[in-house]
Amino acid sequence: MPRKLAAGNWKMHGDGAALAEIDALMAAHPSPGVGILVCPPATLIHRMATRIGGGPIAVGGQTCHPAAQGAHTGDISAAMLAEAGASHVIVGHSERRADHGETDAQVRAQAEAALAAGLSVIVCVGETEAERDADVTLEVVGGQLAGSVPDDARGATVTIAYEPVWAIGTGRVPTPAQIAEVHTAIRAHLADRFGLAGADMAILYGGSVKPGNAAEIFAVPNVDGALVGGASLKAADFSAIIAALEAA
Ligand SMILES: O=C[C@H](O)COP(=O)(O)O
Repeated sequence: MPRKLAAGNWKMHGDGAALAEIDALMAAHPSPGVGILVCPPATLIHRMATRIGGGPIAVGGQTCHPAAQGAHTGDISAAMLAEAGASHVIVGHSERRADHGETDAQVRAQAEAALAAGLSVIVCVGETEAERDADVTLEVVGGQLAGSVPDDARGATVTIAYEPVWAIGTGRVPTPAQIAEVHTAIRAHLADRFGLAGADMAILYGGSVKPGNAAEIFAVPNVDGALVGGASLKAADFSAIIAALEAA
């Protein structure tokens, strides 16, 4: 998959009828110039992957358990996601960190399990509004990277998503300068820790990305794509964001 990536996170949205959006997306992008990933609820992964077949869209999970199997009611392992047809999984999304108390150490264990199962991983980091107001954004994001990203991370299989919590689903977006500051710091952290592999890792921006602001966001240095929530639910909106990334 190309380094530039348009990833859609459907969160807890979507039923069988929503798979029609995937048909529309495939029709609009038969040979995309960037990677396209859709992460539906776990209930739709197998159906979506089957529908796409060998098509141009990858399918991913939204989280996974660190263990391969066991007495963990309600959880799903990375190998199960892979068997269902997923090639990717998101870990450490702020909604998982907030709703389920997931720590950096747990996120790292999830990422390690995913890599062991042959999945590519998107590790999410980002500060809360209170942390930005306290001017500790770079320290928070640096700590999350240090704690959440596995030591054997490689550019081909690990992607970072910077998602300021205060920008998710709010319509509020950081300025290009604010995005550039954090993405540049993330790139420096990755290059320092992983050398050439760190320089190769894609860094996505996430938080209220829409067709109307995508081009401006993709013009920011070290922004290699987007992790899109609400605007990934409708093929027309997600398609416009994909087109903006292709043009960037
Ligand atoms: O994973 C996606 C992000 O949380 C962004 O969501 P949003 O585009 O609805 O703000």
